[in-house]
Amino acid sequence: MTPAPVLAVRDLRVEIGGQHILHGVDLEVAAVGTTALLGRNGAGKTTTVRGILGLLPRTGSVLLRGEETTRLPTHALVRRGVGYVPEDRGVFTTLSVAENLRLAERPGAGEPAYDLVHELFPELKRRARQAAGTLSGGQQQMVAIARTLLNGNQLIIADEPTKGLAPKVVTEVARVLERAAEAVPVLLVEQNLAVVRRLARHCAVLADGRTAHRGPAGELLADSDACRRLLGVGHGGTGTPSTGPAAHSTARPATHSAARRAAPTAETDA
Ligand SMILES: Nc1ncnc2c1ncn2[C@@H]1O[C@H](COP(=O)(O)OP(=O)(O)OP(=O)(O)O)[C@@H](O)[C@H]1O
Repeated sequence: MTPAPVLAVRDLRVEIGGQHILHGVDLEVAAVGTTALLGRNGAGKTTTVRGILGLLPRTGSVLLRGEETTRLPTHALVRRGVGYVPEDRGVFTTLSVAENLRLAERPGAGEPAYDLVHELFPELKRRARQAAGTLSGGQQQMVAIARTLLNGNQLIIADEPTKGLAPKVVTEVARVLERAAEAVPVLLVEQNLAVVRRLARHCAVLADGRTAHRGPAGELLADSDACRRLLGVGHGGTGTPSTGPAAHSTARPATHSAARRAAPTAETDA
């Protein structure tokens, strides 16, 4: 029997500045392994993550292991075991690796799981005293993911962890995520379809602020028509979804849009 999903999102809606950004997002995060959240640029992936975390006002239902969380503030959701790896990693560059991890320890979450972290990422133990800012992009991502593993979380949400990374580092980060997902289920927002192919069993695809498709990731990536229609790429191999109409048709602060359009995409194998 398939275990119940760790997270079930129903009819999630978000409005920002009077503008409807999400119009009904439905998705489930499997209790085991990685579930990918896909969609063209501007489809609403980051807004969905921020809505789930309660960082934006939202309506609908977000069940964490069956418990409704939409009335909880973000800190309460975090205490219930949701770890977040933000798009920019949020690593403190002037602090050492060990200090970054120590800052992530959560009172009341039990003994921090350094054994797990060091088993999964022995490199972080070796580099404990190194300033995080001197680590490679992949190693910094390791720190960001390790922080979410310290506190016995039930779910990790990672927002575009391979964005802007060199191909070799993308492979390294994919390996890191693969290992993390052995311990904790992961909701992965990802544009690099080679990474999705390697890591995700299930996926949900957003288009224009709502769920356009849900199902096994492998099936979607094997269907070039569906990939073209839903993600704007001609095949499900190593492409990166194109900018969809939503990114052009909705207003957003110029700097935000420009930064996103300028962001490098990683069309590399994982
Ligand atoms: N603060 C904001 N104010 C106004 N519009 C916003 C804001 N944040 C996001 N949007 C709009 O909401 C839509 C969804 O944005 P979101 O960042 O969630 O998409 P995304 O799928 O994560 O895109 P990307 O792949 O480029 O990161 C876009 O059209 C965007 O312009």
